[in-house]
Amino acid sequence: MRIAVIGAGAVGGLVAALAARAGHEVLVTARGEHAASIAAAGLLVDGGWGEWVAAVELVESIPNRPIDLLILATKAHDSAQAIAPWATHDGTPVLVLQNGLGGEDAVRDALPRSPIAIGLALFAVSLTGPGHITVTGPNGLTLGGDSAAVAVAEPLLREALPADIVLAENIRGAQWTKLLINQVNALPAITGLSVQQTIAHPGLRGVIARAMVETVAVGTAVGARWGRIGAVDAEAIARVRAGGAAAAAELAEHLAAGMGDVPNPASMLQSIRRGRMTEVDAINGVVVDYGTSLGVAAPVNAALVGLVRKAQSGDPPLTPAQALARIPAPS
Ligand SMILES: NC(=O)C1=CN([C@@H]2O[C@H](COP(=O)(O)OP(=O)(O)OC[C@H]3O[C@@H](n4cnc5c(N)ncnc54)[C@H](OP(=O)(O)O)[C@@H]3O)[C@@H](O)[C@H]2O)C=CC1
Ligand SMILES: CC(C)(CO)C(=O)C(=O)O
Repeated sequence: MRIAVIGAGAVGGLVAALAARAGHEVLVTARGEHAASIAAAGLLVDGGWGEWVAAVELVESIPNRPIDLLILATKAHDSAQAIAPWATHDGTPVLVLQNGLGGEDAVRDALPRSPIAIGLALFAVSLTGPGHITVTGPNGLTLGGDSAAVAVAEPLLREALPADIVLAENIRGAQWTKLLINQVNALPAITGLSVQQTIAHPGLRGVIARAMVETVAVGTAVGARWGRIGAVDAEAIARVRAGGAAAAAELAEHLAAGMGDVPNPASMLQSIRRGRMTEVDAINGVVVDYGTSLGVAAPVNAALVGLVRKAQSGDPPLTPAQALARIPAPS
């Protein structure tokens, strides 16, 4: 199979390297020092799924060759710019590997004839340095979307990823559940701590729990049909609806346990460390925006958006006490 990975950072680079290890022809796009390193020495992967160097082809201009699958793995806000040059491949199946709710919209605009699959990764992976990717949490992936794209992406993912691939009939509902899980992302970006450290801290865990309760309230008001991601299913969501922050705190502890012992910065702290824009608007901001339009308050998510934006603009990490002082207390 010939695959092109658009935005071969942590997630895209890992999937590119796994596909190359499985014997596929892999083309990638990347930028700056990372792109130069891939061109010179390929992709070095280490961590939970073993260590290997994958030879992939760095593309400078969009190839004329037919491609079996395009994989979009940029951050959500980079999608439109990254996918636009691939319009000549309209009709080719696309797999979008992103958090947030609307990653597929940019693909539908640029490649209207392409079927689109969506992959929601529960694995955790870091771009440790240029050309260097480390798997810190070797977990699975949930896949759904247009059947013609799933039919191409599923066999590749099952062959290449040493983890569970779960098919979701209702991928939009699964995206909402992933949005709930991604409530763990903002505090590491604000404090510089790992996901496991923030969830181990009682005060910070309480903030994550209240951000989760808001997400469940907003998602429920929107009519989200929560899909299963890992151990988080509709029953877990119902427990959060019934039990509030205490039930959400238990869920957060369960998620931290599933991430294992290797500190997971999550994708948002990685963006801060590399001086990049974060996805806070596509994650916490979406909860605030839907909440505002439906009259559901989301003050914790709003505060997290403000604090991540400050971190993004260069403010130093906050201590847990400083962060807690800036986030509305439970009423
Ligand atoms: N990392 C993780 O553990 C997980 C991440 N995710 C999700 O996966 C998605 C990707 O995240 P992640 O891999 O961490 O992010 P990264 O920033 O590591 O990777 C994205 C890559 O795309 C590159 N890029 C952006 N725009 C372009 C462009 N126009 N042309 C070429 N390359 C481009 C970026 O370059 P540059 O650095 O120069 O901006 C970067 O190398 C996100 O939605 C994230 O939330 C989901 C689960 C786990
Ligand atoms: C599941 C998790 C938290 C894995 O790190 C993730 O989705 C992310 O980092 O964005």
